[in-house]
Order: sequence, then structure tokens, then C-alpha cells
Amino acid sequence: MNGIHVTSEIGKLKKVCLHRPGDELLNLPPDELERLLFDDVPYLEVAQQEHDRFAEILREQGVEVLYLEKLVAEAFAANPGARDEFLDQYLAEAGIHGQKMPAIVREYLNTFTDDLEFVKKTMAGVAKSEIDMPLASSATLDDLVSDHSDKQSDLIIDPMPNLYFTRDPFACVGNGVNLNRMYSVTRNRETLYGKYIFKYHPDYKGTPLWFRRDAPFHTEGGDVLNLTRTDLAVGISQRTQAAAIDLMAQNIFWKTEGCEIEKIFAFDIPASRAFMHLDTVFTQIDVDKFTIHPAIMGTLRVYEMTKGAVEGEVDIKEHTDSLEKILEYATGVDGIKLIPCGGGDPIAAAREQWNDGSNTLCVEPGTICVYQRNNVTNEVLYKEGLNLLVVPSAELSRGRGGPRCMSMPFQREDL
Ligand SMILES: NC(=O)NCCC[C@H](N)C(=O)O
Repeated sequence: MNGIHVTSEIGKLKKVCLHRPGDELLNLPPDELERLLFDDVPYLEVAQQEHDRFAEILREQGVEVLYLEKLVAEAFAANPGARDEFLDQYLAEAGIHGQKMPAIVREYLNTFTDDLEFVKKTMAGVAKSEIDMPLASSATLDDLVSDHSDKQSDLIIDPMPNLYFTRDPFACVGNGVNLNRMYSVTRNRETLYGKYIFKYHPDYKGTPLWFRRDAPFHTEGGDVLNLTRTDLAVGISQRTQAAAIDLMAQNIFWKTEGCEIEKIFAFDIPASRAFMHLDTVFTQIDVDKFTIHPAIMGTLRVYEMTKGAVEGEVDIKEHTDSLEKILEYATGVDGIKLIPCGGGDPIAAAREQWNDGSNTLCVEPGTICVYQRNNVTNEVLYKEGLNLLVVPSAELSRGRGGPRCMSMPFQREDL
């Protein structure tokens, strides 16, 4: 079966999209980490080994692993002209300075004749040292001086170091996709790859879009949880604006066809880097179990959005029940259990949540990928009867994302 089909967080995973970390991590300037949303410089070779193990674990479970970079290359191969169209847009969004430089960079990128190498190069970024700078007499000062932030940079085009978090640039919902406008300039460029997959890839072209990258408000896939075929949870977070969820609801309820979502639950979580997305504090791991960071419990507000009676209207009501009760209502399952990250100890919870202890990828009900380093949380999950697939995480975790962040399910079996 081709196309997208995701109607839950836990139905048996059939196909998943990953990105193997590449040279983009070698172009991470240590003094630009904050702007590029990274917390450290990972050791690429080990990050790749860890990521390969993650992919192997998924294959051992019968999951077909797709790679983002390969899908984009296949989309180009299938459509003459798609690569040039992509390159125009990529260059326009790359933050290149100067009058001559865009043409020079275009020529340089076109020397990567193999589509896969070309795609990887666009992900890695371009350093000044890689190309012949224009002669001073034919260039403008802006061509010669590249200042991405407020300081001089050795890079003409920034890398996209967060690409291995395939969860965020787009989100599969039912048989369609939210193609996101992301919170930060640095990550928003990532959404171009999804655009070309859903426009041109033989297996995915024509996928309906419930959200578009030219939207005026930002949202990210880490905030989107498919609770059931008809119920979606979306975090209001640092990365997803309430207005973006309003727009999503309009599109899903009124402006597009084919989406089966009837209720959207908006979870208002604190807007901080530690919490970042809904899936950093809350993921489903079994039919009746979720992991949760205990720190959100006191402040969490949940709103339910449904299609209004009048064209274009969306009804909104706030839920005042406990989170367990709201989830029982949303999933139709009794006796929902919330398992706190760090076993409830506040120090372990904060430490392990920082390293994505609550960010699990469910492969089938009760079977989840977890980071090895979160041993307190993992012990609790183990005692709760979960089957843990343990992913090595010394280097991958430096990007502040766990197994759910590093994966975008394309197909799951229905529950
Ligand atoms: N869904 C997620 O929580 N993704 C993790 C994204 C981490 C990345 N460094 C970021 O700040 O966007």
C-alpha cells in the first residue's frame, strides 16, 4: 500500500520516515548553537551508529524504514524539472547575501549531479571555503561578507542540523499531512523537503494537506498526537500557536475534504525550551497508558474543538476534568494510566525529561522505543509491563529530541 495512513499513536507501525544525521552536524558552529536550536556539537560518527541501530531496531520489528533524503531524491528522479523548482525555492529561502552569490551557489550545487548527493548537500549547508568567491571587482560587499546573524560567518548557507527530528516539519494525520510552517527560521527550511515529497514522489504525490507551509502561524509535528481515527491532540506550546490550531481546525472541519478528524483537543503546555512540544512531555505507549512529565500536571488546560453548526464556525469548550478522564473521553478507553517520567522523583524527572524520557515511539501497543540513558524512567516502564526497545543515545540526545522526535510514521495499522 502506498500513501499516508496514520489513525493512532500506537497501531502497529508499518512504515516510518527517518533522516540519518549527515554532514549538517559537521557544519554546526559552536557559537551559533542557540540560533540553530542545538545544545551541543554531536560526534557525527557515533550519532550515525546510534541512528543506524535505531533503524535496525525498527526493521527487526517488521517496520519499513524510509529515509527523507532518499524520498526527495526519488521525487526529483520521477519528475523532470522538480529539482530545479526545488533549487529556486531553496536558494530563495537560504538567507544568501549578495547579488552574485545566489547564482554562484546554484552553479556549485548543480555540480552534485547525483540527486541523493545533491539533496544531502542542500541539507548540510555551504561553507565559504567550498566555492570560489567572486572577484572583488565584480562583486558587491554583500557578496563577500556573509553575516547570518549579527556576526561574520564561515558559512554561506546554514546547515539544517535538526533534520533527523523528522517528527516536526510535517505531521501525518489520517490519510493526509500537516505541512508545517515552523517556529524558527532555521527549521522552517526543512519543510521544503516534505513539500517536494507530497508534490512529486510517485508514492505520495496528491496527499491532502491539512496545513500549509505558507500559513501565517507556526505549528510543528511534535505537537500533534493522533489519539484515534477521529480525535487529534495538539499542543499549544513554544512551537505551536493557538492561532495555528484555529487554522488547522478550519481546514480540517471546513476547507478540505477527506479528513476524518471530528474533535481536536488543544493541550496548553508551558512555552519553554524544556517542554518545547507536546511530545516532549506526553506520549501514548499502550491502549490505556501514556508517559507524562509530572511538571505539566498542575498547569495543563485542555480545550475541545468541534465543527460548529454554521459554515466556518468551530465550537470550543474547556475541559475541567482530570487529564485521565479527558483521555478516557477522547480515546473511549476506561482506566487510563499516566506514568510519570523519572518515577515521580522531581530531580530524576527533570533530568530524564531533558533527555527525552517521555518521548517514546510506540511500535505496537505496549512496545516502545526509548533512549537508553533514561534508566529511572525505563525501569518504571519495564515494571509497568512495557516491552522496551532500547536505543543508544549518548550523541543523538544532544539535539534535544528522542525516539518519537526522530521518526515520522507514514503508515500504521488501524487499531
Ligand atoms: N518533537 C520534538 O520534540 N522534536 C525535538 C526537536 C529538537 C530540536 N533541536 C528543536 O529544537 O527543534
